[in-house]
Amino acid sequence: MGTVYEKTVTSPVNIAVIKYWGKRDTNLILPTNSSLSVTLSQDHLQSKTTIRASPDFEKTRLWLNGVEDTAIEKNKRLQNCLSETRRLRKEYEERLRKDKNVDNVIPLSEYNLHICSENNFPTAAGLASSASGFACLAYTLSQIYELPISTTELSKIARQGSGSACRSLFGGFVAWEMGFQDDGSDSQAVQIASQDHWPELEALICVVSDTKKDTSSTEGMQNTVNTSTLLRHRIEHVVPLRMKSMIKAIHERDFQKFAEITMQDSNQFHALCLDTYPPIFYLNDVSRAIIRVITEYNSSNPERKLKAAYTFDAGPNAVIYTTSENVPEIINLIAKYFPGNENTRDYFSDPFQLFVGKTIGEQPLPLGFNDQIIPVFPKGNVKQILHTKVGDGPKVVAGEFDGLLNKQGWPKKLK
Ligand SMILES: Nc1ncnc2c1ncn2[C@@H]1O[C@H](COP(=O)(O)OP(=O)(O)OP(=O)(O)O)[C@@H](O)[C@H]1O
Ligand SMILES: C[C@@](O)(CCOP(=O)(O)OP(=O)(O)O)CC(=O)O
Repeated sequence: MGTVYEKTVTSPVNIAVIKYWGKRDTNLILPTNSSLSVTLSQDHLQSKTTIRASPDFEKTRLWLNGVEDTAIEKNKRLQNCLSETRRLRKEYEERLRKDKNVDNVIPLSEYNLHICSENNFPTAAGLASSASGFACLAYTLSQIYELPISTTELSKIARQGSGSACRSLFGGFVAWEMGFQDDGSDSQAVQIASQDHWPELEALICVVSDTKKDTSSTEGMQNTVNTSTLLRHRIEHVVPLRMKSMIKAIHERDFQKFAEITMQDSNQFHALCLDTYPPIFYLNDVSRAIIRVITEYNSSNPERKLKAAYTFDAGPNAVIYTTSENVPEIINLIAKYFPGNENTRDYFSDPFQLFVGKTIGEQPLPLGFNDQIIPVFPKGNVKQILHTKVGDGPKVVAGEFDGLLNKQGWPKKLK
């Protein structure tokens, strides 16, 4: 067998602390406001994508989580990412041939692709799979095509798969600058600080059980654009100031400011949903009870300091940002009020060994915490608590056998 043109990449999930909600161009995916997110560690949540290019493939195919997507021709977002990267590859091949006089350029831009991707977290959990998935797709394409472009340039391609995906191309703390050009040439992701910048910052994801959400982000945000009067105020007066304050808070590792803006921005995003006509509800009773627990935790501690910040995307799951020293207390609080079903390991796997020999949910509550604030919920209302940290951007997987395609270029695992 000749040379195999194949690359495998893993990519992270990101959770915004200043939310993207609204497009000014739905085709190019240009947002109505800038946003900012934290990239989460790939040790716990990641997408993995293998792409092979071969003259022997009859057509370009995509398998997602072991199932072939047989309608990729109709998937405009995917097609935009494929055609943009292919166009850049073609330009690159021509440059090599003409300017550099290289005559054995491999015409990868003409080959069909086999794309195989998996998310290591339940897609049904609503954990922003499109962000890590499209970031992974764009990054793998750039690797296989050896595109001579920067990560920020590449973010403009990932953006066309799913807006929030552009932020998953960097680790650490990432801004998506909304840009002002109609062609999207300045709507891009930039890194604000690297993943090592604030090692104490950690995240807890509370997976709240839910039937499938009825309004996707894509549809929901356009309903908001079309009907909400609050959105204009947010775009013009709120987000520009918050972006500046948030970037400063991150640079200074100022958790007070970081937490305040994070919670206020999550609240405003859900206020926008309520201001949409007809309204959209993403939070449920469990989400609201988590907000009450975190609010009590922040207001009852003797130092009167914000020790945790909740944020919610287009679903009921809570993400709680906090600093290392508070993590055990918060996990214990969540486990007390929202106990899991019988299988403890599925509920909380304790990746950092914080509760060795101790039972979560049964440790003493923090000093001053009013334990009557909410009732204890029946088991299973929080399905899982994931404890994770800030992480890095997409990574190329080196091992020849770690890819998702077999020797012949077909998925190793199918459902
Ligand atoms: N690993 C992947 N590779 C390529 N595309 C993916 C991958 N994972 C998810 N996607 C794409 O993202 C879509 C799911 O996006 P959707 O926005 O519905 O869910 P979500 O990202 O989990 O939620 P939200 O964006 O509302 O927070 C899938 O149908 C698929 O097209
Ligand atoms: C609430 C959010 O998570 C919305 C994410 O929306 P998507 O990026 O999923 O939307 P599309 O661009 O239509 O694919 C907030 C955020 O991540 O900033």
